[in-house]
Amino acid sequence: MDEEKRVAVLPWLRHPVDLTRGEQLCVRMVPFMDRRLKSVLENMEISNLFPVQVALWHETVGPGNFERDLCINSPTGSGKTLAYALPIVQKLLPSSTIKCLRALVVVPTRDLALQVKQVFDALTLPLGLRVGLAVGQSSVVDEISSLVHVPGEEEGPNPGFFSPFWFQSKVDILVATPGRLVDHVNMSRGFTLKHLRYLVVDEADRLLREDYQSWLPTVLKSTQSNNDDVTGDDDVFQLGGVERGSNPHHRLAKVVLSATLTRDPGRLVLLNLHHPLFLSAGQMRYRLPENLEAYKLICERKVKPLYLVALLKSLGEEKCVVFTKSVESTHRLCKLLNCFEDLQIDIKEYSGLQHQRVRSKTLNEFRKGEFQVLVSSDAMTRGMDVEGVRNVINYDMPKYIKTYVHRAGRTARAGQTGRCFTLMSNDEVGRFKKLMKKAEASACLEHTIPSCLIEALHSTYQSALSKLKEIILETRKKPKDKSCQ
Ligand SMILES: Nc1ncnc2c1ncn2[C@@H]1O[C@H](COP(=O)(O)OP(=O)(O)OP(=O)(O)O)[C@@H](O)[C@H]1O
Repeated sequence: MDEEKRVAVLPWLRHPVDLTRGEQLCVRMVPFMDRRLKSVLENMEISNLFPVQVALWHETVGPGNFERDLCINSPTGSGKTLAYALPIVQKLLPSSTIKCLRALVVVPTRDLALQVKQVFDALTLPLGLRVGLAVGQSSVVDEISSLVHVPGEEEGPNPGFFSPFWFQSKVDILVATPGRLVDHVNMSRGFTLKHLRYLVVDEADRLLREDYQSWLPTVLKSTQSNNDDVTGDDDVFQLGGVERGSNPHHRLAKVVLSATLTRDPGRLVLLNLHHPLFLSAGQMRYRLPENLEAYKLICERKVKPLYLVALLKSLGEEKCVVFTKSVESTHRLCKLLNCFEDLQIDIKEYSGLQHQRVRSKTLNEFRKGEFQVLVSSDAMTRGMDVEGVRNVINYDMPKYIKTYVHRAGRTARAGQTGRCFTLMSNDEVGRFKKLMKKAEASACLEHTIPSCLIEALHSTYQSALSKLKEIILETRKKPKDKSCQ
């Protein structure tokens, strides 16, 4: 059922703290912030905290002191990652020498996990805290040895002897995707969430929508022993000297975020939130970035590729993400664009159809500016932060406003300007108008392309189509590439 049609609203969602009234705050003025953290931020060239970061700081380190669980609905690119990373790092700073896993961040995709880890690394490396990654990039065994001291490694001069470090955590903070997290909870000896004090659920609506091996009940169950069992067998190697904060029965504090946070009581209740506080930018669930310019580009279906090519040409060297409706369309469109002979633009594909290694490589190259246009399907782009993306193009109009918000949000991030073009046929205009009404700040202008430019592209289009046909026939003759399963 469409979530927006539901009428029941949880009482605490009715009175949000309005983030749009908040101001930026100079880092030097942030109350209670450890001076080492201030200096790390200075080195990262961050001189002001964004409103969502100020508000979260207030509720976590400031007077709020993590006493309530927090749900945040704040636009794409508004700085949610740093908003939760800063208070966690500050709270974990007065750390003992013996490590244990005290903060867990769950995100839906590997590339996003890598991105979030990089933010934590930048903050924590100079401060002596360690951040781990559990995303299934390597085998469970290899991954666990990067997270926990396991017997067999670092044996020293007396191999076979008991080491006090066995099964001790190597990391203070873990960034994980849900499936691999559950693997570790269920299978990896020494991996424990018993000392967890902070749980962040980023891109929460996506993580709550899909079951991912029942990751949420598994995590909550594994952390419950935090409250009622501090002397269980598993703790035998970890208790001595481990800092659990002033209160050994510390409550697990939760921070739940999205640019399109679900209001569905059935889903939110799964989080078992403690006296939740809702922080939201504006009244509506969907809000577009302040400096986004939205355009519709009306054209007939059969000449859509021509309009896309003309548009890409007019955008010149600017970095651009093109969204299609499916992994198959992404693949086909990318191939077709690469068949246009005089289109001097480097274009690559990014979709769930590809192997993770290929996808991560493509993303890195895009980040470095090695090519300009990324053709993508939806699933993988949640939260993706690539500097310099000036344009988003919806080659296929999204079905839901939520999809539009996340796609458009790959540009106009951190207060920068950006444009989102949506290609549509005449019969889609009404539906698009309805869709956009669901979002705040969603004014949309029409963008036109002179018909002479389209006509001039017709013959190159025909040869591109023939070339594509040949490629398809060739690929059918070859055995299937197993790396793309
Ligand atoms: N205080 C700040 N000053 C300058 N830049 C910042 C600040 N906070 C965050 N940024 C930058 O803003 C960009 C967007 O931040 P982030 O990825 O956390 O956004 P987000 O709200 O999580 O977006 P999404 O909903 O798309 O995941 C990043 O490039 C980040 O480095």
